Amino acid sequence: MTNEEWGKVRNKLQKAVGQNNYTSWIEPLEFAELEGGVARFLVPTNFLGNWVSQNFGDQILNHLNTEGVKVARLEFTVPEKVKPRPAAQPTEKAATPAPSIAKPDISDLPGAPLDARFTFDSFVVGKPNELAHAAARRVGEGGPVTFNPLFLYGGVGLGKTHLMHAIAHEMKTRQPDLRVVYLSAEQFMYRFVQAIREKQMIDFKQLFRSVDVLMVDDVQFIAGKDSTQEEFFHTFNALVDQNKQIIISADRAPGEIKDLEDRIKSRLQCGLVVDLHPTDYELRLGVLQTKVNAYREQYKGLVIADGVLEYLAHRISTNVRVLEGALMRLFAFASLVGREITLELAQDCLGDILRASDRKVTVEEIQRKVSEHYNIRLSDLIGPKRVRTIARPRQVAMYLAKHMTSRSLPEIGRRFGGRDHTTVMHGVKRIDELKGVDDQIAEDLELLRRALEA
Ligand SMILES: Nc1ncnc2c1ncn2[C@@H]1O[C@H](COP(=O)(O)OP(=O)(O)OP(=O)(O)O)[C@@H](O)[C@H]1O
Repeated sequence: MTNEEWGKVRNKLQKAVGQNNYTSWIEPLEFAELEGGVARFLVPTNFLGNWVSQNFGDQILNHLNTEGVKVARLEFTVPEKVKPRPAAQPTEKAATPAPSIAKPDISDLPGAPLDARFTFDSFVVGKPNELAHAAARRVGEGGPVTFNPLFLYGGVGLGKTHLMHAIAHEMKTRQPDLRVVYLSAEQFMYRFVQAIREKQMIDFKQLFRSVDVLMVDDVQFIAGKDSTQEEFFHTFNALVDQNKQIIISADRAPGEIKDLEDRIKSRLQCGLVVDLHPTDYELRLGVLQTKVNAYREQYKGLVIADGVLEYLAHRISTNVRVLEGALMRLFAFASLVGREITLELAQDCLGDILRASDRKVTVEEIQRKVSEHYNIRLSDLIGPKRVRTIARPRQVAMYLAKHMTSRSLPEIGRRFGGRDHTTVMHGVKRIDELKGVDDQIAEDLELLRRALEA
């Protein structure tokens, strides 16, 4: 295979898997050779190779063969020269010559306290967060720094902070001497401003550059804050140069954070960018079941009727924080009144949360967002045109209307230019099928859902 052929396949993959997946997984692949039907690629880490093989292997093979390149199998290897050097053992660390400036006392480290409850054990893994969880686990194991930074992003209350704390706990358990610092971007700024005010900038720099692992939560906060960004950039570079692990979280992908300098955006994209997707029903149910088990000790003897957890997982479709809050309130209430937790009790006690979850988007909002997203006219989306470039977005809008509003199919049909409910049903079914096989559609749905829920 020529590099040109591989280039073509890459372009096709970019469209098929979406930009984020492409940047994280496909772009780092370097085609090495094709021999005996085996295409070999060089990858920066085994983790990346395994992930690509499991998640994108079939697609890569299909595209190669469609391009006329006869490949039966893919192989991913880490080239000798870029193999990350093994992590220094604690004993080796002690033996390395002291840096020119002595490391500040660990008690001076500028981090925020960690929440003891946020561990990997208490994190429920499901389809929407499995990649973020796998990456976090990998980083938590310590050892060679394979991707830097690890950038976690996703909507409110989906577990970014939980995962960061879990990484910190895990690292500290494995290597108690590791200087792990977790703080929010706001605290970073506060520290920075304080250092300027008290003319302690040298101490500030020294402190942040002396950590082994730096975790900064909600980095979108520093957008638009020029000097904080500048300092963050220097800290970031200094740590990456020393091969120290950095973990960052934000509410959106690096490229989508407004008022963040381009050089910082591109730095943040250099490692592994992973996305925590909105929860699905199974994950919500899993979280509820785990929490119920955790509450058993505290609320001995409390009985939950069948179907209550399923009802909550179905009705409360916002973030995990809201879900947790609802369950906690339900338990507290039931134990106060000494009653079994039934569906009626849940409805009585959680009326406001259930109503807030009900207050979903309108069909009109969905139509507007979908036409903006696909760059087509609203009148076309609703109108009679049947060309694919309009019909597909229309089906996407119908699908979202079905899943994000409580409107019936005939009502949705009426709002789409008086269409019949069977047309809506067909559209919804088609998108349901496509989202499993077409990554672009899946990504579009994800983005739109997020934009509508924001
Ligand atoms: N997969 C999960 N399993 C168990 N608990 C979870 C999971 N996801 C989130 N939670 C819980 O939900 C709550 C909110 O999570 P967290 O604070 O990590 O969200 P976040 O993504 O950092 O949100 P924010 O954007 O508000 O900072 C926490 O109590 C956390 O333990």
